[in-house]
Parts: sequence; C-alpha cells; structure tokens
Amino acid sequence: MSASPAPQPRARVTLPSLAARAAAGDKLVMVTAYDYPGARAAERAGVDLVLVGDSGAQVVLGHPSTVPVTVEEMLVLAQAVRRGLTSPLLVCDLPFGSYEASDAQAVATAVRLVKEAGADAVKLEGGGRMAASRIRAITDAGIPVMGHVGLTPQTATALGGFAAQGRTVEAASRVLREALAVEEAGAFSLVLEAIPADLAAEITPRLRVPAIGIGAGPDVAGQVLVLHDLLGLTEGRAAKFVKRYASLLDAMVEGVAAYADEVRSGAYPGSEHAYAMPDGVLDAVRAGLGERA
Ligand SMILES: Nc1nc(=O)c2c([nH]1)NC[C@@H]1CN(c3ccc(C(=O)N[C@@H](CCC(=O)O)C(=O)O)cc3)CN21
Ligand SMILES: CC(C)C(=O)C(=O)O
Ligand SMILES: [Mg+2]
Repeated sequence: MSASPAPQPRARVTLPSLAARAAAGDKLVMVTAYDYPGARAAERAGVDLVLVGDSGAQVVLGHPSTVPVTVEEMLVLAQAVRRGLTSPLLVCDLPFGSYEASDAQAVATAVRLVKEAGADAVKLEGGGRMAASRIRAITDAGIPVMGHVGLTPQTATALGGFAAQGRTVEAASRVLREALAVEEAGAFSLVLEAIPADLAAEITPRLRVPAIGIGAGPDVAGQVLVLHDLLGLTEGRAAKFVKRYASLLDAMVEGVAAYADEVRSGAYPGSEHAYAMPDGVLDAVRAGLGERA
C-alpha cells in the first residue's frame, strides 16, 4: 500500500506557547468557527486560536444581533468545533446574560463551556468593574479568560450602535484604562475591537498580554475575523475592517442552482448515480404477485 501518510498534527497551542510567540513578534492568527467543517478549515489552515463567537447568533442562527444566543446554543456550536480541532486553542464567548449577574454565575457558565464542550478558555466583553470582577473569578477557578474591549457588540445599544470606539480624548482614555484593567484582572489576552489604529498601537506595548485586533489596525499582537465574513458567507454591507478572501455564498448559490437545473432537465440523476438490480430479481417479484415473467 502506498497510501499517503496522515498529516502530522501540529503541536497543541498552549498559553505559554502563545505568549512566547507573541513575545517573539509573531502575529497571532484567530478566526471564528461555529461547526465541524469550520473547525476543520481553521485547523488545516494552521491558525493559532479558534473562537466560537457569539457572532454565531447572527452568521449561523440568523438573529439580528448577538444578544439572543443562549448558553445551550453556544454549547452545541462549541461541541461541534471541539470535535474538529486538535491544535488551535479553543476559546468560547460567554453569551449575553450568562455572566453579568454575579461572579458565581460567570464561573458556572465558564465551567459548563469547559466541561460540556471542551473549551480551553472563555471570552467576555467589557473592561469596567463588573468585567474585571468576572475575569478574576473565572481565572481563579482555573479557566483562562480572554477580554474584549472597544466595540462590545453585546452592549452596542448602550454604545450607540456598531460605531467605532475611542475617538475622543475621554473615549480613548477609557479604552486604554479598560484594557489595562482587563490585564490586571488576570486575562491571558484581549480583543480590541473597532478602535483607531493609533489607539491600538498606543495600548498594545503597554500590555504584557497579547492584544488581538479586529478593526484595530496592524500594530497589535494578532488579528481576528469572523469566518463567514472572510469567506464571503455573509450578505449585506460588511464592517470597514472586513476583508473577503473567498466568495463562498456565491459558490453555494451556484452549486444549488446547478443541481436544481439538472433535476428539472432530467440530467440528474445519471445512470452512475442509480443502483442496478441483479438479473432476475424483478421477474421473481412479479411472479410472486401472480404475474407472468
Ligand atoms: N458578521 C459579523 N462580523 C463581525 O465582525 C461581527 C458580527 N457579525 N457580529 C458581532 C459583532 C458586531 N460587529 C460589528 C458590526 C458592524 C460594524 C460596523 O458596521 N461598523 C461601522 C462603524 C461606523 C462608525 O464608526 O460609525 C463600519 O462602517 O465599519 C462593526 C462591528 C463585529 N462583530
Ligand atoms: C469578532 C469576535 C471578536 C467576537 O467576539 C465574535 O465573533 O463573537
Ligand atoms: Mg463575540
């Protein structure tokens, strides 16, 4: 047999290996995933971190915002992603309403994502007193936490919609203060979302932990994008920071339309898609019904 050998799995990404890579100046690559094929694509492409984002509320479940997604739904998505991943670090968002009430609620939710879905770490939004307390509590329970400041979609209504953040002296100072507070609370990394590139460049070197940007310019330790955005699976106007690397929704429509055409024309199924019956079987069936062969 000359079967090609199974691809060598890369070494598992760990918190120390991430920190070392970031310290060496290597850009960290994070992408979201919400199912098994998305996880396989991320794994095979060699990304460092995979985020089961609450953005799945929108890009997978069709909700208008991230707010409605439940812990149960995040568990289903994260379990599917876990089955497809071996080496990247698996981070799972804590959905809106699953951590704000108390430190105990936040720890209980994080524990479920680790125990029931195999998450390696969790992510939560915010940099104020509530968020800092939750990050400390979850970290103390032994679960690594990624922070998320700047544009925090779960509370976008309070921020004035999906607008870039940190563009006034007061707002920029607040994002900086929140990033430092998230690090101080024990986060191993944090997302900086939709802030001016110059502000992200000011914040990043003030942190010991890697800042992962989305709409935060190039001077951060790494980047994250929503998988469905970068693959062209989303419709409508995308945020300014989105770059499309494929047009998969167009490819999906073309594929389904070609199938529909062939069903209607009779070109599908062809003889190669049909099961053959052994000689004589139908004759015997007819004889059994009292018909002549
Ligand atoms: N598909 C998808 N991609 C994402 O990046 C994403 C989600 N969904 N859902 C959760 C949040 C919401 N995000 C968003 C959504 C919209 C904008 C947006 O359109 N922003 C305007 C800002 C304009 C302004 O600053 O006033 C833009 O033009 O980029 C930004 C982030 C990021 N996250
Ligand atoms: C965009 C990233 C950072 C996120 O939180 C998500 O996809 O839910
Ligand atoms: Mg999110």
